[in-house]
Amino acid sequence: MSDAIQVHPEYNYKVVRQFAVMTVVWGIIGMAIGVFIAAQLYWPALNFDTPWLTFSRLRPLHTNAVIFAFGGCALMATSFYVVQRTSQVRLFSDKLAAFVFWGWQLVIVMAVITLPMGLTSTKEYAELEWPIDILIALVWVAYMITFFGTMIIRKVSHIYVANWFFGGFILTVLVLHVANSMVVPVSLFKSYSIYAGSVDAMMQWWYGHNAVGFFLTAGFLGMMYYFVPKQAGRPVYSYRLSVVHFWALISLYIWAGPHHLHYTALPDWTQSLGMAMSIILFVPSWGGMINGIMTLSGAWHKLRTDPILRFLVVSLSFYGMSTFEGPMMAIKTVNALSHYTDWTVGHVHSGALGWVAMVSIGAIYHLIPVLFNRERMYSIYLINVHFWLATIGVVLYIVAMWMSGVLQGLMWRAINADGTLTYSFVESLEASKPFYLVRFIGGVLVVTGMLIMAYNCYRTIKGHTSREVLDDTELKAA
Ligand code: HEM
Ligand code: HEM
Ligand SMILES: [Cu+2]
Repeated sequence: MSDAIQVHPEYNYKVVRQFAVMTVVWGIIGMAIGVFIAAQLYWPALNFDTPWLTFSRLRPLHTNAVIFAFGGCALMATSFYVVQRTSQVRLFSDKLAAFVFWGWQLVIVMAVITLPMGLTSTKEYAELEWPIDILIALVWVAYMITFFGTMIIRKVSHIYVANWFFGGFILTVLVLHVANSMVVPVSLFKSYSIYAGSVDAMMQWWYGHNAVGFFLTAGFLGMMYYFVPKQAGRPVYSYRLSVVHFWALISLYIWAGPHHLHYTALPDWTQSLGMAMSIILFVPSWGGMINGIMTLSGAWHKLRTDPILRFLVVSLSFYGMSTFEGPMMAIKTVNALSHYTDWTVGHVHSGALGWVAMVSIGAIYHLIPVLFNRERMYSIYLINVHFWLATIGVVLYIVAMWMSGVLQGLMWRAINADGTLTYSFVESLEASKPFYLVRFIGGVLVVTGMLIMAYNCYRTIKGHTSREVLDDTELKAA
């Protein structure tokens, strides 16, 4: 049954609505920038000889916009929603929640301005300069107080597992952000890291890897543990497994960072430790993925008619795929081939587009009608169209990058009998070119799907309902 007919006047849905709408807006902007830089790799002239349109400046804008603006808004919308619903109380403070929303939008706008200007700390996924970093820390503390404050005043004694994941993500991201952003400022937008040499590299990838583990994984697992059971109308397959999953995941992720620094100046034992921890990480990752997918036991037939559930289940399949691929790439001998190649970019997007974006899209389609008190989304048919555009787009993207990546790795290491290199670097670039076109096409499909989503959300919010004919199961799913 749709949640829309129940009324919960005691909850703060305003901030959830704001974040949900901005998820769609930033999703379109961030992914459109992704398509643009993908086009630049195929048609380099698209930088128009303008510094702020160069690939090097727009690429961090893409990563910041998709991870922190799109992903961040999705996480904040769903965590504020889930913590209220499962605690049966209104958010701890409406004012703090509003500060989190406006503060976070300000951070994003500052990123949109400073990154194209070339102002960067150069730390990957932490490019923003120190004044913005301070603002991020303030907003994050407010987020933490609002979230945990709500948990503390909860009216049910049990803490639902989704909140454990959201809580773990919020707490860890604060620690990561503060530790990694320690710098000595020399002017308003220029600073130097307080860490030096390989310690600096280790700090950056301790941060970078755990940004993946906690921002792009633990938080979205919280989303998964609420919205998959809700949409499937079934309890979590194994609640016990979900708790084991939580503790195993957070205690392993934190050690795996060195797999980003194989064959570098980092001490060898650190690299081996990172590799070992990454391989073990496969176990809790798949435990969680299986737990999510098995939640559909007895509800598999719903996949035929419910495209929202399809988004959620396909996202879990991509989660499973990327967490199989990751441990494999963490093995030093495999990494010797994959590192520096498009294989990494393919892995990134099977996690980021296949898992993170798909689970967020599913959750937002579930949320919009509830938040705006509508019976269902304007058009279920359009959700279905979006589903196929997104799925085909992601598959084109990652398959192209796998082929390009392995080809690059093999061409770079090929040597002739006399020990000279078989191929020049430019030859490997030429070999990659067709795959960049395929990736671009995949990206266009994904963004088209997002535009359809925006239209569907707009019509839903306006209170319109399409005249498409739905059968019983479809109506129930909606
Ligand atoms: C239409 C969808 C998208 C397109 C076309 C796209 C395209 C691109 C391109 C062309 C790059 C640069 C690759 C390179 O440096 O060679 C990139 C990097 C990246 N993108 Fe996307 N992207 C999309 C969606 C997303 C989403 C939704 C996320 C995250 C939630 C994401 C996260 C990243 C990350 C983390 C990198 C850096 C990868 C690395 O350093 O290995 N992208 N993307
Ligand atoms: C068990 C889980 C995972 C493991 C062990 C793992 C491991 C790895 C490894 C070995 C690399 C390549 C490092 C290199 O050669 O530079 C990598 C890159 C990356 N992975 Fe994963 N991965 C996992 C899951 C994920 C997921 C689910 C996502 C996204 C949601 C993700 C996002 C990324 C990103 C963004 C990078 C690129 C970092 C960069 O160089 O910019 N990973 N991962
Ligand atoms: Cu990593």
